[in-house]
Amino acid sequence: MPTEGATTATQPGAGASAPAPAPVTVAPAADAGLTPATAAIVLDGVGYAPPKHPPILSGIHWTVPTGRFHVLLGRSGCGKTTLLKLAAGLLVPSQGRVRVEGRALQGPAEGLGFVFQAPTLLDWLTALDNVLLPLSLRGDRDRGRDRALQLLDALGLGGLAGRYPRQLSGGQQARVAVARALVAAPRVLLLDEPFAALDALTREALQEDLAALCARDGISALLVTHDIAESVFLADRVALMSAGCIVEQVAVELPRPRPPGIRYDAAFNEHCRVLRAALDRTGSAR
Ligand SMILES: Nc1ncnc2c1ncn2[C@@H]1O[C@H](COP(=O)(O)OP(=O)(O)OP(=O)(O)O)[C@@H](O)[C@H]1O
Repeated sequence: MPTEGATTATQPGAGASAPAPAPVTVAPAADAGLTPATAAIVLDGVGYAPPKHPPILSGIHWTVPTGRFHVLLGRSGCGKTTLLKLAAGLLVPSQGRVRVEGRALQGPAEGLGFVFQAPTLLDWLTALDNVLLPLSLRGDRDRGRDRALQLLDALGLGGLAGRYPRQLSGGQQARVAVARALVAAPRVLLLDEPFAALDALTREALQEDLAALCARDGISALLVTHDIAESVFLADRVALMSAGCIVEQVAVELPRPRPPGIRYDAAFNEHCRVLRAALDRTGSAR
C-alpha cells in the first residue's frame, strides 16, 4: 500500500506477453518519521557533527519497526556508518535524540548486536570462543555454549568450532562474526557492510542465512550497504542516504521467506532498477 505522498515506478516498455511486475513504492524522506506501534529504533531529528567539523548528518527522522529488516543504502562517505554508530550509542548526537526499544540512549545501547565491516576476531581464540566473547566478558560463558554451537551450526560452521581465525576462510570468519553478534540473543542487530569483502556467492549465502536467523528470532535489523541487490534481498524497507540526509525510501514488497532464486524474478529486478535510479538521483559521492 503506497504511503501518503509516495510515488510508484513501473518498468518502461514492459512487453505485452510477460506480465509487468507490480509497481515499487518510492516514498519521500518525510515518511521516514512514521512511528509504528512498536519501534526498535527511532531517530528523532538527529544530527551529528564531530568537534570542530561541519555536520556529517542532519535532520534524520527514521524509525525501524520491531521485527523488520531495514537497510541504509548510499554512496561512500554519505554518512551511513555515522548513523549506525549513533543508533548503537557509540556516538552521541549533536541534535535530536535516539531511542532503542523505547529507551533514550545515554551511551552504548544494551541488548544490541553489532557486526562490523571486518570480522575483528581475536586470533588467539577458537571460533567457538570468539562467538562466546560477549558472554565471557560478563561471566556468562558456560550458559551460552549451547546457543553458540547452535548458531555456528545454523551458519554452516558446525564442524569448525575448534578452529582458529587463521584456519578459516574470509566467509567463515564473517559467519563467526554474525554468530558472535547473535550469541547474547539481541532483539536489535546493527550491521555495517558485514559482507563487503566477500565474493558474490559467499555473500549471497550469508544473506540467506542472516535473513533466516533474523526471521526465526524476530530480530529487528538495520544494515548498511552499498549493494543494491543485497538491499532488495534483505530489506523490508530501504532508506537512501545522500550527503548526510535520508532522501528517499523504497518499500520492498517481496514475499518472505525469500528463496535464493527470487534474485532472478522480474519483481526483484524491478526493485533493483528503482533503487538504482533513486541512487543515481543522489548524484556523486562527496
Ligand atoms: N570523526 C570524524 N571526523 C571528521 N570527519 C569524519 C569523522 N567520521 C567520519 N567523517 C566524515 O564523515 C563522512 C561520512 O562518514 P561515514 O563513515 O559515516 O560514511 P559512509 O557512508 O559510512 O562511508 P563508506 O560507505 O565509505 O563506509 C565522510 O566524509 C567522513 O570522512
